[in-house]
Amino acid sequence: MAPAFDKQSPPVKEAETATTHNSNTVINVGNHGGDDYKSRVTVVGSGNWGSVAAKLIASNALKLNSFHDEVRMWVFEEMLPSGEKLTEVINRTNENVKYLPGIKLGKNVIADPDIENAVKDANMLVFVTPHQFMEGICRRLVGKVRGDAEAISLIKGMEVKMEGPCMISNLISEQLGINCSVLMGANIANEIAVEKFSEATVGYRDNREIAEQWVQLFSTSYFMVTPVQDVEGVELCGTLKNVVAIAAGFVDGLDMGNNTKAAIMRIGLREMRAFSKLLFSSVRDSTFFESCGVADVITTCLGGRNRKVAEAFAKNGGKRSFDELEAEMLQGQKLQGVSTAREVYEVLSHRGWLELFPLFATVHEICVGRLPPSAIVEYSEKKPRLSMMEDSARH
Ligand SMILES: NC(=O)c1ccc[n+]([C@@H]2O[C@H](COP(=O)([O-])OP(=O)(O)OC[C@H]3O[C@@H](n4cnc5c(N)ncnc54)[C@H](O)[C@@H]3O)[C@@H](O)[C@H]2O)c1
Ligand SMILES: O=P(O)(O)OC[C@H](O)CO
Repeated sequence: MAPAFDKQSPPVKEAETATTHNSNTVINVGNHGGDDYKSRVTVVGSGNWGSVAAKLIASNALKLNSFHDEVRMWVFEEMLPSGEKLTEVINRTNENVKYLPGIKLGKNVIADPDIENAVKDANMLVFVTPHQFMEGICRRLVGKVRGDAEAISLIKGMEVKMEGPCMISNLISEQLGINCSVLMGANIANEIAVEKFSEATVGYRDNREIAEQWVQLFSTSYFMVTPVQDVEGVELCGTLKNVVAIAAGFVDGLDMGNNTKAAIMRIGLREMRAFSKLLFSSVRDSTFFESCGVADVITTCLGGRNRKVAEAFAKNGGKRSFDELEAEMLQGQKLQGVSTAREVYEVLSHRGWLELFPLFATVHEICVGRLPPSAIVEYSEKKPRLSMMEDSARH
Protein backbone atom coordinates (compact mmCIF):
# COMPACT_ATOMS: atom_id res chain seq x y z
CA MET A 1 0.00 0.00 0.00
CA ALA A 2 1.20 3.52 -0.76
CA PRO A 3 2.33 5.73 2.12
CA ALA A 4 0.09 8.48 3.46
CA PHE A 5 1.14 12.05 2.78
CA ASP A 6 3.28 13.31 5.63
CA LYS A 7 1.18 15.98 7.31
CA GLN A 8 3.63 16.83 10.09
CA SER A 9 4.17 20.33 8.78
CA PRO A 10 1.09 21.15 6.72
CA PRO A 11 1.40 24.15 4.46
CA VAL A 12 -0.66 27.20 5.38
CA LYS A 13 -3.65 27.33 3.09
CA GLU A 14 -4.90 30.50 1.44
CA ALA A 15 -8.25 31.93 2.49
CA GLU A 16 -10.98 31.11 0.00
CA THR A 17 -13.95 33.06 -1.19
CA ALA A 18 -17.11 32.85 0.87
CA THR A 19 -18.90 30.93 -1.86
CA THR A 20 -16.42 28.07 -1.59
CA HIS A 21 -17.49 27.39 1.97
CA ASN A 22 -21.15 27.70 1.21
CA SER A 23 -22.54 24.20 1.63
CA ASN A 24 -24.39 24.59 -1.67
CA THR A 25 -21.19 24.95 -3.64
CA VAL A 26 -19.09 22.21 -2.08
CA ILE A 27 -19.59 18.65 -3.24
CA ASN A 28 -20.95 16.55 -0.38
CA VAL A 29 -18.09 14.58 1.14
CA GLY A 30 -19.99 12.59 3.78
CA ASN A 31 -18.70 11.76 7.24
CA HIS A 32 -14.96 11.16 7.02
CA GLY A 33 -13.48 12.54 10.22
CA GLY A 34 -12.86 16.08 11.42
CA ASP A 35 -12.48 17.67 8.00
CA ASP A 36 -15.92 16.56 6.88
CA TYR A 37 -16.47 19.43 4.51
CA LYS A 38 -13.25 18.79 2.58
CA SER A 39 -13.17 17.02 -0.73
CA ARG A 40 -10.78 14.14 -1.36
CA VAL A 41 -9.40 13.93 -4.86
CA THR A 42 -8.07 10.87 -6.67
CA VAL A 43 -6.55 10.96 -10.13
CA VAL A 44 -7.08 7.71 -12.03
CA GLY A 45 -4.20 7.63 -14.50
CA SER A 46 -0.60 8.79 -14.44
CA GLY A 47 0.63 9.15 -18.01
CA ASN A 48 1.93 12.37 -19.52
CA TRP A 49 -1.28 14.41 -19.04
CA GLY A 50 -2.36 12.45 -15.97
CA SER A 51 0.83 13.50 -14.19
CA VAL A 52 0.42 17.16 -15.16
CA ALA A 53 -3.22 17.05 -14.02
CA ALA A 54 -2.05 15.68 -10.67
CA LYS A 55 0.47 18.52 -10.39
CA LEU A 56 -2.20 21.18 -11.06
CA ILE A 57 -4.61 19.60 -8.60
CA ALA A 58 -1.95 19.07 -5.93
CA SER A 59 -0.95 22.72 -5.94
CA ASN A 60 -4.58 23.78 -5.50
CA ALA A 61 -5.32 21.12 -2.87
CA LEU A 62 -2.56 22.62 -0.73
CA LYS A 63 -3.86 26.14 -1.20
CA LEU A 64 -7.60 25.69 -0.83
CA ASN A 65 -9.37 24.79 2.40
CA SER A 66 -12.16 22.87 0.72
CA PHE A 67 -9.76 20.10 -0.36
CA HIS A 68 -7.73 17.57 1.59
CA ASP A 69 -4.02 18.08 1.03
CA GLU A 70 -3.34 14.57 -0.15
CA VAL A 71 -4.03 13.74 -3.79
CA ARG A 72 -4.01 10.03 -4.63
CA MET A 73 -2.84 9.08 -8.11
CA TRP A 74 -3.54 5.57 -9.38
CA VAL A 75 -0.54 4.30 -11.32
CA PHE A 76 -0.66 1.34 -13.70
CA GLU A 77 2.34 -0.34 -12.09
CA GLU A 78 5.39 -1.13 -14.15
CA MET A 79 9.01 -2.03 -13.54
CA LEU A 80 11.58 0.52 -14.61
CA PRO A 81 14.89 -0.50 -16.26
CA SER A 82 16.52 0.18 -12.84
CA GLY A 83 14.50 -2.74 -11.42
CA GLU A 84 12.40 -0.42 -9.25
CA LYS A 85 8.64 -0.06 -9.36
CA LEU A 86 7.33 3.13 -10.93
CA THR A 87 5.12 3.91 -7.90
CA GLU A 88 8.07 3.58 -5.52
CA VAL A 89 10.16 5.97 -7.58
CA ILE A 90 7.31 8.49 -7.84
CA ASN A 91 6.79 8.41 -4.07
CA ARG A 92 10.52 8.70 -3.38
CA THR A 93 11.43 11.38 -5.94
CA ASN A 94 8.07 13.09 -6.37
CA GLU A 95 8.55 12.75 -10.10
CA ASN A 96 6.98 10.51 -12.74
CA VAL A 97 10.34 9.62 -14.22
CA LYS A 98 8.83 7.67 -17.10
CA TYR A 99 5.93 9.83 -18.33
CA LEU A 100 6.87 13.33 -17.11
CA PRO A 101 10.57 13.37 -16.27
CA GLY A 102 12.10 16.46 -14.72
CA ILE A 103 8.87 17.81 -13.19
CA LYS A 104 8.04 17.73 -9.48
CA LEU A 105 4.42 16.74 -8.97
CA GLY A 106 4.05 18.07 -5.42
CA LYS A 107 4.86 16.20 -2.23
CA ASN A 108 1.16 15.69 -1.56
CA VAL A 109 0.75 13.46 -4.64
CA ILE A 110 0.76 9.84 -3.53
CA ALA A 111 1.21 7.20 -6.22
CA ASP A 112 -0.90 4.12 -5.52
CA PRO A 113 -0.76 0.91 -7.60
CA ASP A 114 -3.97 -0.42 -6.03
CA ILE A 115 -6.87 1.13 -7.93
CA GLU A 116 -9.54 0.13 -5.42
CA ASN A 117 -7.57 1.59 -2.55
CA ALA A 118 -6.86 4.73 -4.56
CA VAL A 119 -10.54 5.52 -5.21
CA LYS A 120 -12.25 4.28 -2.08
CA ASP A 121 -12.27 7.52 -0.04
CA ALA A 122 -12.43 10.00 -2.88
CA ASN A 123 -15.48 12.07 -3.61
CA MET A 124 -13.81 13.76 -6.60
CA LEU A 125 -12.51 11.34 -9.22
CA VAL A 126 -10.41 12.57 -12.12
CA PHE A 127 -10.15 10.05 -14.96
CA VAL A 128 -7.18 10.53 -17.27
CA THR A 129 -5.95 7.36 -18.98
CA PRO A 130 -5.68 6.50 -22.68
CA HIS A 131 -9.30 5.80 -23.69
CA GLN A 132 -8.72 2.18 -24.76
CA PHE A 133 -8.16 1.16 -21.11
CA MET A 134 -11.30 2.73 -19.68
CA GLU A 135 -13.74 -0.13 -20.20
CA GLY A 136 -11.50 -2.46 -18.19
CA ILE A 137 -10.89 0.19 -15.52
CA CYS A 138 -14.62 0.87 -15.13
CA ARG A 139 -15.31 -2.86 -14.82
CA ARG A 140 -12.82 -3.03 -11.94
CA LEU A 141 -14.38 -0.03 -10.22
CA VAL A 142 -18.02 -1.11 -10.25
CA GLY A 143 -19.25 -0.94 -6.64
CA LYS A 144 -15.88 0.40 -5.42
CA VAL A 145 -16.43 4.14 -5.58
CA ARG A 146 -18.37 6.29 -3.15
CA GLY A 147 -22.02 6.72 -4.05
CA ASP A 148 -21.73 10.50 -3.63
CA ALA A 149 -18.62 10.82 -5.80
CA GLU A 150 -18.43 13.23 -8.72
CA ALA A 151 -16.22 12.42 -11.69
CA ILE A 152 -14.50 14.36 -14.43
CA SER A 153 -12.97 12.85 -17.54
CA LEU A 154 -9.89 14.36 -19.20
CA ILE A 155 -9.86 11.48 -21.68
CA LYS A 156 -10.04 12.30 -25.38
CA GLY A 157 -11.69 9.31 -27.03
CA MET A 158 -14.81 7.19 -27.30
CA GLU A 159 -15.98 3.59 -27.45
CA VAL A 160 -18.17 2.13 -30.16
CA LYS A 161 -20.66 -0.45 -28.98
CA MET A 162 -23.40 -2.44 -30.73
CA GLU A 163 -25.89 0.28 -29.80
CA GLY A 164 -23.65 3.02 -31.21
CA PRO A 165 -20.98 5.42 -29.99
CA CYS A 166 -20.46 5.80 -26.26
CA MET A 167 -18.55 8.78 -24.90
CA ILE A 168 -16.11 7.99 -22.10
CA SER A 169 -17.94 10.28 -19.65
CA ASN A 170 -21.07 8.27 -20.36
CA LEU A 171 -19.25 4.99 -19.85
CA ILE A 172 -18.07 6.24 -16.44
CA SER A 173 -21.54 7.51 -15.48
CA GLU A 174 -23.32 4.36 -16.56
CA GLN A 175 -20.86 1.84 -15.16
CA LEU A 176 -20.16 3.58 -11.87
CA GLY A 177 -23.53 5.27 -11.33
CA ILE A 178 -22.01 8.72 -10.79
CA ASN A 179 -22.24 12.04 -12.60
CA CYS A 180 -19.31 12.78 -14.92
CA SER A 181 -18.19 16.16 -16.30
CA VAL A 182 -15.32 16.60 -18.78
CA LEU A 183 -12.26 18.83 -19.12
CA MET A 184 -10.77 19.29 -22.60
CA GLY A 185 -8.75 22.00 -24.32
CA ALA A 186 -5.63 23.08 -26.14
CA ASN A 187 -3.47 21.33 -23.59
CA ILE A 188 -0.19 19.84 -24.66
CA ALA A 189 0.84 18.40 -21.32
CA ASN A 190 4.57 19.13 -21.52
CA GLU A 191 3.87 22.85 -21.99
CA ILE A 192 1.53 23.04 -19.00
CA ALA A 193 4.07 21.07 -16.96
CA VAL A 194 6.52 23.97 -17.30
CA GLU A 195 3.71 26.42 -16.52
CA LYS A 196 3.24 28.02 -19.93
CA PHE A 197 -0.17 29.70 -20.16
CA SER A 198 -3.06 27.56 -21.47
CA GLU A 199 -6.84 27.59 -21.46
CA ALA A 200 -9.22 24.67 -20.95
CA THR A 201 -12.95 24.02 -21.06
CA VAL A 202 -15.00 22.16 -18.46
CA GLY A 203 -18.14 20.62 -19.96
CA TYR A 204 -20.92 20.04 -17.45
CA ARG A 205 -24.42 18.62 -17.69
CA ASP A 206 -26.73 20.66 -15.45
CA ASN A 207 -25.10 21.47 -12.13
CA ARG A 208 -23.15 24.71 -12.41
CA GLU A 209 -21.94 24.46 -8.82
CA ILE A 210 -20.21 21.17 -9.53
CA ALA A 211 -18.63 22.73 -12.61
CA GLU A 212 -17.34 25.61 -10.48
CA GLN A 213 -15.80 23.11 -8.08
CA TRP A 214 -13.88 21.52 -10.96
CA VAL A 215 -12.84 24.92 -12.27
CA GLN A 216 -11.48 25.76 -8.83
CA LEU A 217 -9.61 22.47 -8.55
CA PHE A 218 -7.78 22.93 -11.88
CA SER A 219 -7.35 26.69 -12.28
CA THR A 220 -3.97 28.29 -11.73
CA SER A 221 -2.38 31.54 -12.88
CA TYR A 222 -1.18 29.69 -15.99
CA PHE A 223 -4.19 27.40 -16.54
CA MET A 224 -7.45 29.22 -17.19
CA VAL A 225 -10.57 27.06 -17.10
CA THR A 226 -14.00 28.04 -18.44
CA PRO A 227 -17.21 26.07 -17.77
CA VAL A 228 -19.62 25.33 -20.62
CA GLN A 229 -22.96 23.51 -20.28
CA ASP A 230 -22.36 21.06 -23.12
CA VAL A 231 -20.70 17.81 -22.01
CA GLU A 232 -21.10 16.04 -25.35
CA GLY A 233 -19.92 19.01 -27.41
CA VAL A 234 -16.79 19.52 -25.30
CA GLU A 235 -15.96 15.81 -25.20
CA LEU A 236 -16.53 15.28 -28.91
CA CYS A 237 -14.25 18.24 -29.69
CA GLY A 238 -11.46 16.65 -27.63
CA THR A 239 -12.08 13.26 -29.18
CA LEU A 240 -12.44 14.18 -32.84
CA LYS A 241 -9.56 16.65 -33.02
CA ASN A 242 -7.20 13.68 -32.73
CA VAL A 243 -8.41 12.43 -36.12
CA VAL A 244 -7.78 15.87 -37.63
CA ALA A 245 -4.30 15.82 -36.07
CA ILE A 246 -3.50 12.58 -37.89
CA ALA A 247 -4.55 14.23 -41.16
CA ALA A 248 -2.33 17.25 -40.37
CA GLY A 249 0.58 14.90 -39.70
CA PHE A 250 0.14 13.30 -43.13
CA VAL A 251 0.26 16.77 -44.70
CA ASP A 252 3.48 17.55 -42.81
CA GLY A 253 5.04 14.22 -43.75
CA LEU A 254 4.34 14.95 -47.40
CA ASP A 255 5.75 18.50 -47.11
CA MET A 256 2.54 20.02 -48.41
CA GLY A 257 2.91 23.32 -46.62
CA ASN A 258 0.93 25.63 -44.38
CA ASN A 259 -2.00 26.41 -46.67
CA THR A 260 -2.79 22.73 -47.05
CA LYS A 261 -2.52 22.18 -43.33
CA ALA A 262 -4.82 25.14 -42.64
CA ALA A 263 -7.32 23.66 -45.13
CA ILE A 264 -7.19 20.33 -43.31
CA MET A 265 -7.82 22.08 -39.98
CA ARG A 266 -10.79 23.99 -41.42
CA ILE A 267 -12.36 20.95 -43.07
CA GLY A 268 -11.63 18.91 -39.95
CA LEU A 269 -13.35 21.45 -37.71
CA ARG A 270 -16.42 21.43 -40.00
CA GLU A 271 -16.57 17.66 -39.86
CA MET A 272 -16.14 17.73 -36.08
CA ARG A 273 -19.10 20.07 -35.76
CA ALA A 274 -21.32 18.20 -38.23
CA PHE A 275 -20.55 14.78 -36.68
CA SER A 276 -21.11 16.04 -33.13
CA LYS A 277 -24.44 17.62 -34.01
CA LEU A 278 -25.65 14.55 -35.85
CA LEU A 279 -24.88 12.44 -32.79
CA PHE A 280 -26.23 14.91 -30.21
CA SER A 281 -28.61 17.64 -31.34
CA SER A 282 -27.90 19.47 -28.05
CA VAL A 283 -24.30 20.26 -29.06
CA ARG A 284 -23.77 24.03 -29.27
CA ASP A 285 -22.00 25.89 -32.08
CA SER A 286 -20.36 28.17 -29.53
CA THR A 287 -18.51 25.20 -27.98
CA PHE A 288 -16.36 24.99 -31.11
CA PHE A 289 -15.00 28.46 -30.34
CA GLU A 290 -13.88 27.49 -26.84
CA SER A 291 -10.43 26.12 -26.01
CA CYS A 292 -11.74 22.58 -26.52
CA GLY A 293 -12.68 23.39 -30.12
CA VAL A 294 -10.72 25.50 -32.54
CA ALA A 295 -7.81 26.08 -30.14
CA ASP A 296 -7.28 22.36 -29.57
CA VAL A 297 -7.43 21.67 -33.31
CA ILE A 298 -4.69 24.25 -33.83
CA THR A 299 -2.34 23.16 -31.03
CA THR A 300 -2.74 19.46 -31.80
CA CYS A 301 -2.09 19.99 -35.50
CA LEU A 302 1.01 22.03 -34.66
CA GLY A 303 2.60 20.20 -31.75
CA GLY A 304 0.79 17.02 -30.71
CA ARG A 305 1.91 13.39 -30.61
CA ASN A 306 -0.75 12.25 -33.10
CA ARG A 307 0.58 14.77 -35.62
CA LYS A 308 4.17 13.76 -34.98
CA VAL A 309 3.64 10.03 -35.46
CA ALA A 310 1.37 10.55 -38.50
CA GLU A 311 4.11 12.69 -40.05
CA ALA A 312 6.58 9.81 -39.63
CA PHE A 313 4.00 7.38 -41.06
CA ALA A 314 3.62 9.51 -44.22
CA LYS A 315 7.37 10.06 -44.55
CA ASN A 316 7.76 6.27 -44.58
CA GLY A 317 5.08 6.03 -47.28
CA GLY A 318 2.82 4.07 -44.90
CA LYS A 319 5.30 1.17 -44.85
CA ARG A 320 5.82 1.21 -41.07
CA SER A 321 2.71 0.68 -38.97
CA PHE A 322 1.39 3.18 -36.44
CA ASP A 323 1.89 0.60 -33.67
CA GLU A 324 5.56 0.28 -34.52
CA LEU A 325 6.09 4.03 -34.81
CA GLU A 326 4.16 4.71 -31.59
CA ALA A 327 6.29 2.26 -29.63
CA GLU A 328 9.51 3.69 -31.08
CA MET A 329 8.65 7.40 -30.85
CA LEU A 330 6.51 7.72 -27.70
CA GLN A 331 8.20 5.41 -25.16
CA GLY A 332 5.02 4.09 -23.61
CA GLN A 333 2.76 7.07 -24.25
CA LYS A 334 -0.31 6.28 -26.34
CA LEU A 335 -1.88 7.70 -29.48
CA GLN A 336 -5.63 8.20 -29.50
CA GLY A 337 -6.15 9.38 -33.08
CA VAL A 338 -5.71 6.11 -34.96
CA SER A 339 -8.19 4.15 -32.86
CA THR A 340 -10.58 7.11 -32.80
CA ALA A 341 -10.45 7.26 -36.62
CA ARG A 342 -11.43 3.58 -36.68
CA GLU A 343 -14.23 4.13 -34.16
CA VAL A 344 -15.56 7.14 -36.11
CA TYR A 345 -15.36 5.12 -39.34
CA GLU A 346 -17.46 2.35 -37.76
CA VAL A 347 -20.14 4.90 -36.86
CA LEU A 348 -20.01 6.44 -40.34
CA SER A 349 -20.34 3.11 -42.12
CA HIS A 350 -23.05 1.87 -39.81
CA ARG A 351 -25.14 4.99 -40.30
CA GLY A 352 -24.45 5.45 -44.03
CA TRP A 353 -22.60 8.73 -43.45
CA LEU A 354 -19.24 7.88 -45.05
CA GLU A 355 -19.67 10.28 -47.97
CA LEU A 356 -20.58 13.11 -45.65
CA PHE A 357 -17.27 12.93 -43.80
CA PRO A 358 -14.54 12.52 -46.41
CA LEU A 359 -11.73 13.70 -44.13
CA PHE A 360 -12.58 11.39 -41.23
CA ALA A 361 -13.16 8.43 -43.57
CA THR A 362 -9.94 9.01 -45.50
CA VAL A 363 -7.82 9.25 -42.34
CA HIS A 364 -8.95 5.76 -41.33
CA GLU A 365 -8.43 4.32 -44.82
CA ILE A 366 -4.87 5.68 -44.83
CA CYS A 367 -4.15 4.40 -41.32
CA VAL A 368 -5.12 0.85 -42.30
CA GLY A 369 -3.20 0.99 -45.59
CA ARG A 370 -6.17 1.00 -47.97
CA LEU A 371 -5.15 4.41 -49.33
CA PRO A 372 -1.75 6.11 -49.61
CA PRO A 373 -1.01 9.13 -47.35
CA SER A 374 -1.33 11.46 -50.36
CA ALA A 375 -5.04 10.59 -50.50
CA ILE A 376 -5.56 12.98 -47.60
CA VAL A 377 -5.92 15.92 -49.98
CA GLU A 378 -7.30 14.12 -53.01
CA TYR A 379 -10.20 12.76 -50.98
CA SER A 380 -10.76 15.69 -48.65
CA GLU A 381 -11.57 17.87 -51.65
CA LYS A 382 -14.77 15.89 -52.16
CA LYS A 383 -17.27 17.26 -49.72
CA PRO A 384 -20.59 16.09 -51.12
CA ARG A 385 -23.58 17.33 -49.18
CA LEU A 386 -21.54 18.19 -46.09
CA SER A 387 -22.76 21.81 -46.10
CA MET A 388 -26.31 20.64 -46.59
CA MET A 389 -26.03 18.28 -43.64
CA GLU A 390 -24.54 21.01 -41.50
CA ASP A 391 -27.40 23.34 -42.41
CA SER A 392 -29.99 20.79 -41.44
CA ALA A 393 -28.12 19.98 -38.22
CA ARG A 394 -27.88 23.67 -37.23
CA HIS A 395 -30.03 24.88 -34.33
N1 LIG B 1 -0.44 14.11 -23.16
C1 LIG B 1 -1.11 15.19 -23.51
O1 LIG B 1 -0.53 16.20 -23.92
C2 LIG B 1 -2.62 15.21 -23.36
C3 LIG B 1 -3.25 16.45 -23.23
C4 LIG B 1 -4.63 16.50 -23.10
C5 LIG B 1 -5.36 15.32 -23.07
N2 LIG B 1 -4.72 14.14 -23.18
C6 LIG B 1 -5.57 12.93 -23.11
O2 LIG B 1 -5.44 12.37 -21.82
C7 LIG B 1 -5.59 10.95 -21.87
C8 LIG B 1 -4.42 10.29 -21.18
O3 LIG B 1 -3.24 10.69 -21.82
P1 LIG B 1 -1.82 10.68 -21.10
O4 LIG B 1 -0.95 11.59 -21.92
O5 LIG B 1 -1.95 10.96 -19.65
O6 LIG B 1 -1.36 9.16 -21.24
P2 LIG B 1 -0.08 8.57 -22.03
O7 LIG B 1 -0.25 8.76 -23.50
O8 LIG B 1 1.14 9.11 -21.41
O9 LIG B 1 -0.28 6.99 -21.80
C9 LIG B 1 0.46 6.23 -20.98
C10 LIG B 1 -0.33 5.80 -19.77
O10 LIG B 1 -1.07 4.60 -20.06
C11 LIG B 1 -0.87 3.69 -18.97
N3 LIG B 1 -1.13 2.32 -19.37
C12 LIG B 1 -0.40 1.53 -20.20
N4 LIG B 1 -0.97 0.30 -20.28
C13 LIG B 1 -2.09 0.35 -19.52
C14 LIG B 1 -3.12 -0.59 -19.21
N5 LIG B 1 -3.12 -1.81 -19.73
N6 LIG B 1 -4.11 -0.20 -18.39
C15 LIG B 1 -4.14 1.05 -17.87
N7 LIG B 1 -3.21 1.98 -18.12
C16 LIG B 1 -2.19 1.63 -18.94
C17 LIG B 1 0.57 3.92 -18.59
O11 LIG B 1 0.83 3.41 -17.32
C18 LIG B 1 0.62 5.44 -18.62
O12 LIG B 1 0.15 5.97 -17.42
C19 LIG B 1 -5.72 10.60 -23.36
O13 LIG B 1 -7.09 10.46 -23.70
C20 LIG B 1 -5.17 11.83 -24.08
O14 LIG B 1 -5.74 12.04 -25.35
C21 LIG B 1 -3.37 14.04 -23.31
O1 LIG C 1 -0.25 14.86 -28.16
P1 LIG C 1 -1.66 14.58 -28.62
O2 LIG C 1 -1.78 14.53 -30.10
O3 LIG C 1 -2.24 13.38 -27.91
O4 LIG C 1 -2.52 15.84 -28.17
C1 LIG C 1 -2.36 16.32 -26.87
C2 LIG C 1 -3.51 17.19 -26.44
O5 LIG C 1 -4.74 16.54 -26.61
C3 LIG C 1 -3.52 18.55 -27.08
O6 LIG C 1 -4.55 19.33 -26.52
